[in-house]
Amino acid sequence: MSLQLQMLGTGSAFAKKYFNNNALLGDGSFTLLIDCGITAPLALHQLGKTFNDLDAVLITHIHGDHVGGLEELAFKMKYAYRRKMKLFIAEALRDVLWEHTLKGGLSQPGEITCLEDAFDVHTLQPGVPCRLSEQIELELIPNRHIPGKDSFSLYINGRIFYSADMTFDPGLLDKLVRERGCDTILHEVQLEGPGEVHTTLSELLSLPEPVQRMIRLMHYADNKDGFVGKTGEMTFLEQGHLYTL
Ligand SMILES: O=c1ccn([C@@H]2O[C@@H]3COP(=O)(O)O[C@H]3[C@H]2O)c(=O)[nH]1
Ligand SMILES: [Zn+2]
Ligand SMILES: [Zn+2]
Repeated sequence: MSLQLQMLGTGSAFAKKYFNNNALLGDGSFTLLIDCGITAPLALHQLGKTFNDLDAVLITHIHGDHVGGLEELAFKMKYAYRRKMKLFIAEALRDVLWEHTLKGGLSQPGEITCLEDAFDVHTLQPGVPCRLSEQIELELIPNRHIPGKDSFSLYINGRIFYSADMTFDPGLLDKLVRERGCDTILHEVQLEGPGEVHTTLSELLSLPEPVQRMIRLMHYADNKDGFVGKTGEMTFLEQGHLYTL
């Protein structure tokens, strides 16, 4: 069964040419939004969609380009569409998301006093595959992004790896390809500079060519066009384009 992917945005956190790196993943009858950053509401609008077209949202980690649009999502769902959005999130992130990201704007005495008042919350445990829909099964994989902050990549239907934000982990990629049947890798890339909290292009270029051929690059800076043709066997995901995975 194939899935449909449409990147709301393919940009790095502070990109201005691209929206935040947030993704629509669909199986024909269910649409998941992977991360909901500051620009997600506008990006969705420009695709002619609304939050009401979504069935669920999943959060990979707590950075503004991945959660900054959740307040608008929650208020729109509550006051415009009169329903709660299903929220998939790692158990380790749920309290952080409410207490340190959403509570200030969303809380209203008597109306919204906890995350569950704003979302239909489904917590996930890393390493435990969870069936999100008829055709989408997804597993959280803890990754290394910011020291001391929880962050997760996704492994979807036993074949698609979605990095979210992470530093280079060649051992993980090798294991997924060799032992778990991974054939598609959607991977963030920092095009230049040392990889302190992200994966650099030069690090990804060190991977074997057969693995590179599985990689589509995302979460990139505004100067991406200058790197077209310089990414080995890897290619860039384009914002707004429709892909079948
Ligand atoms: O130790 C740090 C922490 C953060 N940052 C920047 O803040 C951004 C937050 O979103 P992001 O994770 O997409 O990218 C991060 C980087 O651009 C950094 O350069 N070094
Ligand atoms: Zn990011
Ligand atoms: Zn991040």
